[in-house]
Amino acid sequence: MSIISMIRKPVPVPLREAGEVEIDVRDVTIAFERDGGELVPAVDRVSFQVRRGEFICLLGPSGCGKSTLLNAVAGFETPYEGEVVVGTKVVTGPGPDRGVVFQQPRLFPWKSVRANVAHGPRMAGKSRADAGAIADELIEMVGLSRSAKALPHTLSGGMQQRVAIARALANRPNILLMDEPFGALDAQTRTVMQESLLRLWAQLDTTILFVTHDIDEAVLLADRVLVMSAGPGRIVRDLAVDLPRPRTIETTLGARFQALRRECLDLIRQQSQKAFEGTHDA
Ligand SMILES: Nc1ncnc2c1ncn2[C@@H]1O[C@H](COP(=O)(O)OP(=O)(O)OP(=O)(O)O)[C@@H](O)[C@H]1O
Repeated sequence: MSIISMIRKPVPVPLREAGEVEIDVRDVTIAFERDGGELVPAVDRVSFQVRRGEFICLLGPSGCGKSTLLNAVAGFETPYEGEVVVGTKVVTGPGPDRGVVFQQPRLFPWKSVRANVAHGPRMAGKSRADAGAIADELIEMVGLSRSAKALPHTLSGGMQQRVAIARALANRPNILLMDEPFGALDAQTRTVMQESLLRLWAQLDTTILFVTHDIDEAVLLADRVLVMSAGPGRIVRDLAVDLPRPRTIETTLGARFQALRRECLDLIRQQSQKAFEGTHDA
């Protein structure tokens, strides 16, 4: 049986009341063509919902399809089967309601911090003054007011990534999609960035979908951790993180954090073992 005929039709999900569920991933399969033309699923019949204001982490081993799934919500990838609904609309492409932050900051190197952040609002038709005011507010929120006039290459990696977050927030998106945004940073900077993202999120009340393969990061940040299987990715556990907020790095020392971390670790281990057995010669 071919992979294509194995992929089921999506199960219809009734439309929910507007304002409740912000992201609705409905039985999504995403497949890529391999050499020889065979379609191979990277993500297999994944369904989950994210409520407005939630912080959700997608956690899974390398290659399980986390970025592919995030890209489908961003509108960069089209599901082979199923659909992604944001608000009340089926996603057919990128939109200003979803800001995206990647592992690399991808700033305009010739523009100042302020101009980088103001770029989105300018493109959306805001006056220079209004776009500048939006940029100033966000730059202050990410703690970079003193570097507003600097060019990106003069900033550290962590500072550049804070600019990228401010830029992604500049069009006032309801949703922030973050693909391993702190993956390229050193451990200390990463901790500072995690705490500062939590503070920013509490201020803005934005819905966040955050991809990581770092268990501690997922448990520290998320309201729910969606643990994915090794490729093709499926969700094997929707784990509620019942740790009180505000959370800081101190949170990671507590017994409840360690128990949740352990649960994720066991799941990831099982998945990695299955993946290894699936590719290992007998
Ligand atoms: N554009 C593409 N063309 C072909 N295959 C792709 C494409 N994008 C992703 N894939 C494949 O889909 C699978 C999932 O990739 P994806 O990048 O989503 O995984 P991931 O979980 O985000 O991995 P990592 O943590 O290493 O970034 C991989 O096997 C990858 O090779």
